[in-house]
Amino acid sequence: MSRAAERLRLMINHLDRSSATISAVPTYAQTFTSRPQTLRFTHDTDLLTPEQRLFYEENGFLLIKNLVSEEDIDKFRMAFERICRQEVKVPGLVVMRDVAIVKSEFVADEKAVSKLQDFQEDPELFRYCNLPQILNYVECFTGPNIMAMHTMLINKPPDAGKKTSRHPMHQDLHYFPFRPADSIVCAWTAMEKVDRQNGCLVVLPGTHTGTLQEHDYPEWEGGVNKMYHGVRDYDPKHPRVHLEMEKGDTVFFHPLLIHGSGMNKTQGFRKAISCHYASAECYYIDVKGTLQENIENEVKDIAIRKYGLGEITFKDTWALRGRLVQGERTSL
Ligand SMILES: CCCC(=O)SCCNC(=O)CCNC(=O)[C@H](O)C(C)(C)COP(=O)(O)OP(=O)(O)OC[C@H]1O[C@@H](n2cnc3c(N)ncnc32)[C@H](O)[C@@H]1OP(=O)(O)O
Ligand SMILES: Nc1ncnc2c1ncn2[C@@H]1O[C@H](COP(=O)(O)OP(=O)(O)OP(=O)(O)O)[C@@H](O)[C@H]1O
Ligand SMILES: O=C(O)CCC(=O)C(=O)O
Ligand SMILES: [Fe+2]
Ligand SMILES: [Mg+2]
Repeated sequence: MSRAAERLRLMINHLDRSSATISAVPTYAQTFTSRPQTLRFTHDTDLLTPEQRLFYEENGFLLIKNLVSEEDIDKFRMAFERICRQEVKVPGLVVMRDVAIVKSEFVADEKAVSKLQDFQEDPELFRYCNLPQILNYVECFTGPNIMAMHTMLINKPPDAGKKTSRHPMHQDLHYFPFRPADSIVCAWTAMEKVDRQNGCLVVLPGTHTGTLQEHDYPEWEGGVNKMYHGVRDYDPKHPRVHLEMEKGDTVFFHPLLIHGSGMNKTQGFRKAISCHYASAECYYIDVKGTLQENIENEVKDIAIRKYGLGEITFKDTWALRGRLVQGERTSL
C-alpha cells in the first residue's frame, strides 16, 4: 500500500469514528481496488493527498496553486490577442461579445470580446487542454481515458454599468447531454490575479452532491448574456465561497457544483482559460422532455446557423467538438 493510501485509510477510519458523514468503514478491497462508497467523486492515482480527496468529496472543488507557468499563460494571452486582432481564423471558434456592448456603441475589437468558446482547433490555446500537470489532476476525477469536451477563454469585461458582466449561478451539467456527471470535471485557470473586485468565481460548496436543477435566464434589469442561464431558485443565503486566485492557480470542479462570477468593478479585462473534461466512457443521453430541453433548443438554433446545416442533434454538436487528450476514445 502506498503511503498516501495508508494515510487515507487512517483518515477514513478516523472520520468514521468522529462524524456521521462517512459511515461505513470500507474494507481494504473496497477502498483500494475499486471506488468505495465513501469516495464517490475521486480516483486514487497517488497524486491527490488524502486531504485533497476528502476536500473534493465534501466540497465539489479543489484549488491547486501555481499549476500553470507564467510563460504558458503569457503565450495563451498572445494567442487570444491575435484572434481578437483577426490575424488568425480558427474553424469552429465562437467569439462572444458582452450583451451591454453589442447592444450599444461600437467598441474596438479586443475590448469587445467577452469570451472565446470552442478553441479546439487553435493549436496554441488547445495546448492548455493537453498540459500534463492539468491532465494528471483531471485523471483523478475522470479516470485514464480523457476527452476535452468544451473549451473557453473568458475575458470578463469591465462592467458597462448594467451588471451584465456577472455570470449567474449555474451548474455546468445543464449544458451537457452526457453522463455520468461524476466523470466530468472542469479545469479553470486564472490568467491573472482574480479577486472579488474583478469578478472571481463564487461557489456554493457541497452542492455537487445534489441533483441537476432547473435553469433559466435570471430576471436581471440590465439584461443577461445569451445562454447565461442561472439556477431557477437561487438561494442567496446558501453559504458561498469567493475563490480568489493568483495567475496560474487552477480550480477543478464538479459539473453539479453551483457557481457563478460577480461583476467586474475594475477597468481591466479579467482573464481565465478553462476546459471541461469527461471520461471517454461517458455516454450521450437524450434530454428531450427533461430540464435540459430549453438549452438544447437554444444550442441547436445557434449551431444550425453557425455550421449552416439544416438540422443537427444536440449530441452531434458535442461529438464534433470533443477531442481525445489521453488514452482511448471509446464512447463520447
Ligand atoms: C459549461 C458551459 C457554460 C456556458 O457555456 S455558459 C455561456 C455559454 N455561452 C455561449 O455559448 C455563447 C453563445 N454565444 C454565441 O453563440 C454568440 O456569441 C451569439 C450570441 C449567437 C452571437 O453571435 P453572432 O451571431 O456571431 O453575433 P452577432 O453580433 O451577429 O449578433 C447576433 C444577434 O445576437 C445578439 N447578441 C450578440 N451577442 C450577444 C450576447 N452576448 N448576449 C445576447 N445577445 C447577443 C446581437 O445583438 C444580435 O441581435 P440582433 O439581431 O441585433 O437582435
Ligand atoms: N438572482 C440570481 N440568480 C443567479 N445568480 C445570481 C443572482 N444574483 C446574483 N447571482 C450571482 O451570485 C454571484 C455573486 O454575485 P455578486 O457579484 O452580485 O455578489 P458579490 O460577488 O458577493 O458582490 P460583492 O463582491 O460586491 O459583495 C455571481 O455569480 C452572481 O452572478
Ligand atoms: O469565468 C467565469 O466567470 C465563469 C464562467 C463559467 O462558469 C462558465 O462559462 O460556465
Ligand atoms: Fe460554469
Ligand atoms: Mg462580486
